[in-house]
Parts: sequence; C-alpha cells; structure tokens
Amino acid sequence: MKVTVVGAGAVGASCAEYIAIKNFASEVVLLDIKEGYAEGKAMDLMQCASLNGFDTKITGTTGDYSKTTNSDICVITSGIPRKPGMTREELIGINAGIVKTVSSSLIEYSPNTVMIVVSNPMDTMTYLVHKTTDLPKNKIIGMGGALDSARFKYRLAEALDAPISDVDGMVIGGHSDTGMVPLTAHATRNSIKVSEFLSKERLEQVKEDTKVGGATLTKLLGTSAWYAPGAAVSGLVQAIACDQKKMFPCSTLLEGEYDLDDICIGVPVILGRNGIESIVNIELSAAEKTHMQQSAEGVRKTNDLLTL
Ligand SMILES: NC(=O)c1ccc[n+]([C@@H]2O[C@H](COP(=O)([O-])OP(=O)(O)OC[C@H]3O[C@@H](n4cnc5c(N)ncnc54)[C@H](O)[C@@H]3O)[C@@H](O)[C@H]2O)c1
Ligand SMILES: O=C(O)C[C@H](O)C(=O)O
Repeated sequence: MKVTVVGAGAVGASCAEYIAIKNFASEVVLLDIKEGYAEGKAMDLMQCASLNGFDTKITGTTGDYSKTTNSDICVITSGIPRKPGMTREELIGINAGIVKTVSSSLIEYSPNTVMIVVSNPMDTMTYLVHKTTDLPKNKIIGMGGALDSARFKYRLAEALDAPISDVDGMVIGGHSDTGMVPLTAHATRNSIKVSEFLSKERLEQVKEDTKVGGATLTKLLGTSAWYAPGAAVSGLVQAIACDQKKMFPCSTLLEGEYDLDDICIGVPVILGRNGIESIVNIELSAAEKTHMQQSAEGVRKTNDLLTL
C-alpha cells in the first residue's frame, strides 16, 4: 500500500507520522516544493521508526512526481493555512491554483488513486478536483467532518465531564466557521442521548464551540492546527487502505442526496478500498435540514469564486 502526501508542512508531516505509527502502509512519499523540506521531514520521521516500532518506509522528494507513481492513496495538504482573524474561504485565491496543479500532476502518475483533499477551503477544493480531473466521484474525498466530529466529541466530553471514549457524535455540513452542522440531537453518552444530561443552553454552547474549533486553535497557535487534522486524515487513509467500511462524515459530490446537487459538502459516507463505498442518508430534523441548506449556500458562494 503506497500513500503519497503532498505538502510536507504541519498537517502533511503529522498525517505521515500517524500513518507510519499505525503501521498499515508499506510506503509513504512526502512531496513538497520547498527544496529539501520533504526529504528532511521524511528522514526525521524515519529516525522514529526504531523508537516507535513501525516498518513503513517514508521518503521525501522536492517536486518529483515520478516518485509518487502508482500511489493507492494521495493526500493533498499543500497550500497556505489561515492566520488569526481570517476565514478559511480567504485562502481560495492562492490554494485553488495549488490544488489544481497538484491534483493533475498526481493523477498523471497514479491514474487509479483515491484522492483525499485537505487544503482549505476544503469543500470548494474538493469540488475543484471534481471539476478539473477525470477521477470518478467515489475516489475524491474531502477531509473535514472527521476532524470536526473529533472536536465535537471533545467539547461534549468536556460538558459532560466524561471520558471522550464514552461519547459519540457527528458533524456534517460545510467545513467552515458557520457552515458546520453538529448533530446534537443524535449525540450520545454510552448510547443515551446527551440531552438527558445537558441543558439546551449547554448543548448550544457545545455546538458553537465546535463550529469555531479551527478558529479557536488558530488564535492560540498563530497558524491553524495540525495534530488532530493529521490524525483525522490518517483515519480516513487507514479505512481505505484496510477496506474497513467505516463511517465518517466526508465532503463528497452530492447528486440529489440531502436535497443537494452539484456540490461537495460533508455527509456520512462508508469508506473502503474503493474510496467512498456509499453515501449514508440519515433523517434530519427540520432545523438540521435548514442548517444544512444554509451551509450549502455558503459553500456555493465560495465555489462561485472558482475560475474553472
Ligand atoms: N481540511 C481540514 O480539516 C484542514 C485541517 C488543517 C489544515 N488544513 C489546511 O491544510 C493546508 C496546509 O496546512 P499546514 O498547516 O500544513 O500548512 P503549512 O504551511 O505548514 O504546509 C503547507 C506546505 O505546502 C507546501 N506547498 C505549497 N505549495 C505547494 C505545491 N504547489 N506543491 C507542493 N507543496 C506545496 C508548502 O511548501 C508547505 O510546506 C492549509 O490550506 C490548511 O488550511 C485543512
Ligand atoms: O481552521 C483552519 O483553518 C484549519 C482547519 O480547517 C481546521 O479546522 O483546523
């Protein structure tokens, strides 16, 4: 199993590290445009192998796509991250050009790959890959909901004063400060609805804290987060590589599902060897449906800025 990660920056390197530690891939190739950067990150990570007990071979390259040939899975993390006070949408001007060039170069050497898009604004970047490549829709996956759901579970556990392993919950919708739809009515602690334990007001606070999870970290760190993003990507990569048929909310092209068409946005999907094996339709409340439609309007506004 060969995995390529483009962008050896904070998220790309974290993702490569988690993939290696989980020890399911034979090879990870890191590619960056900064001279020597991917090679350096790969060497540093390989020097963790004997310490962390993994056999995954990590190599780095400065812009040589031939090294990525026949990758089963390609992850795109190349592009600029936001700074405090910015939205993810403001990154489109620089990141759209990068994602367009990188995705077509990857496909040239790995025409059968499954592609995971991470660069922001992620839903629009995923849509861009659909519009500008010939990859089938099941092989183009946007990562956002897996991370947002992890943050939702963190906030739920905090409110419940419970261990995170007791908590389950999911966030669908756009990966943006206003577009996320945390499904509070479906969230549980040991299969009991969290509304049994938390007031409406506290649950509303959990929802709002979850939606601004990325912005909160960006303010604290001066740049956006990387540990949980890297871990979330590695979870998707593992589900595909090991054909786990696990459910994650991912950005995928909708063609009528959730009453939406011609848009990439986060909904629950089953991930396996073919990428997106199926889209899971869940019954949403009237309020959740409205929030999902508003979220889609936001994503469409950003999509309209693309020059395709
Ligand atoms: N979808 C998500 O949930 C999520 C989570 C975290 C970050 N992100 C996004 O991921 C992206 C990367 O974030 P980061 O913190 O790793 O940034 P970073 O600056 O640390 O790393 C980005 C890397 O991309 C490289 N790069 C730029 N253009 C390239 C090109 N054409 N080819 C190859 N490499 C290129 C840069 O040299 C840099 O090393 C940002 O757009 C950020 O907003 C998304
Ligand atoms: O917040 C960001 O800009 C990065 C990423 O999308 C995140 O949610 O951490």
